[in-house]
Amino acid sequence: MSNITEIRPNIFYVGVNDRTKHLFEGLWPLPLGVSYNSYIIKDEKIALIDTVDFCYTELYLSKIRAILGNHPIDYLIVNHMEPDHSASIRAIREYYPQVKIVGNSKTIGMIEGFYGICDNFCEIKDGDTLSLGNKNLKFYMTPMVHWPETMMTYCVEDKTLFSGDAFGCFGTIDGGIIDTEMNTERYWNEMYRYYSNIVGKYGNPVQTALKKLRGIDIGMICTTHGPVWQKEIDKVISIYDRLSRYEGENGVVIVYGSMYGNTERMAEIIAHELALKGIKNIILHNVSKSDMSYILSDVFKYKGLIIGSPTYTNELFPNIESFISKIETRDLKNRVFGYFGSYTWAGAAVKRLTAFADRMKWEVTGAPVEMKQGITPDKENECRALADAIAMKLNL
Ligand SMILES: Cc1cc2nc3c(=O)[nH]c(=O)nc-3n(C[C@H](O)[C@H](O)[C@H](O)COP(=O)(O)O)c2cc1C
Repeated sequence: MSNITEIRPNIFYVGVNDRTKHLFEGLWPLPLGVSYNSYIIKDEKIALIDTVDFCYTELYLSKIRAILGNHPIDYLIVNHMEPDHSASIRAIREYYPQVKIVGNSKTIGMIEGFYGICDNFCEIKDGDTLSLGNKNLKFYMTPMVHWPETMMTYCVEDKTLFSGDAFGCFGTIDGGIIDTEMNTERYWNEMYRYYSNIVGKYGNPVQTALKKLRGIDIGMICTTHGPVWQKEIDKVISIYDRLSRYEGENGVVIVYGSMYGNTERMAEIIAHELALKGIKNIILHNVSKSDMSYILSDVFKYKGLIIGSPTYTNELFPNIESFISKIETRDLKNRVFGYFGSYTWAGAAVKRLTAFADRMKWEVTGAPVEMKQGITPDKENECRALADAIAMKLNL
């Protein structure tokens, strides 16, 4: 019987699944769980690539032993230092005291800082190679995808790229490990959500990394989260390419806050009109109900964005304020943007959204609609006009 963990001749998967954690990074829900992937390359020398979250160290060590027996590990290659991948480094060093830790100067500084390990490093630079015997590894620095030390490791003979968090997604690996062994459908939205929430700010560094990878013949991508990509390599790279260029699909996300339904009424009128104008992908997110990670994911996915907010103590509705600050942090670009707001005695929401558009340097599409108290026929018409302008721009 073949060993499903041998994903390429002498390359083994030794990652683990986390179905326990509720929030990744204490922020992002994990309804489908998450995997922490690690790999072993067995050659004349043995290399372990990345490690796993602290909670799974015991299980991880048993998986390594199942493949290596008592054989030592020569190299631990550290592509990324975020603790969900680096937290088992100290345990690896304890079980395999002779292991050389391979990383760049930033990695090494972080290993000292996080884990107090100060010796037996092999420092590499962009383009350096390391021979394991028959297989050769080449290192590509990919800073800020999404930490400063991030790098990728390419196994030349196997055309296999160990990409760290890049091309990763939420979702455990339930059975098969390579995409050819599974139905990948459930991972695509989780890839959007992973990218937009965690990598989203770093569009330019992702583009730089993609350019660097362009000259490499990639037959397999081994990320640190989610399936190993083989069949879907083109799709995965094109999703990361599109998202990092902030290129949205045709569709509109309406993100609104509403306490008593008046602002929501405006959102519904706008959505109805967008549909009449032929927009098929329309998503309404009540910012008090939808989880922020799903809102951000949809906002990255679609080109149209309309924000609506009541005035709240002379400010934006608090959850809308929180939402726009996340958009600013991620420096989202290339949106067809419109907005609306409501008030009862002195409006501030629309003014604040105008200031937000200025800060983002976004062109505003359609006239912003500001409603006092309840909806009127005039305000209904203004909402429709806003929707028409957005639809026209998207349908150009
Ligand atoms: C706590 C609170 C603070 C508010 N602050 C303001 C305000 O500063 N200025 C104003 O004109 N209206 C203010 N309003 C009124 C709302 O902006 C207004 O009723 C709006 O239409 C509510 O929209 P909604 O029905 O979608 O929740 C406030 C309402 C609440 C509940």
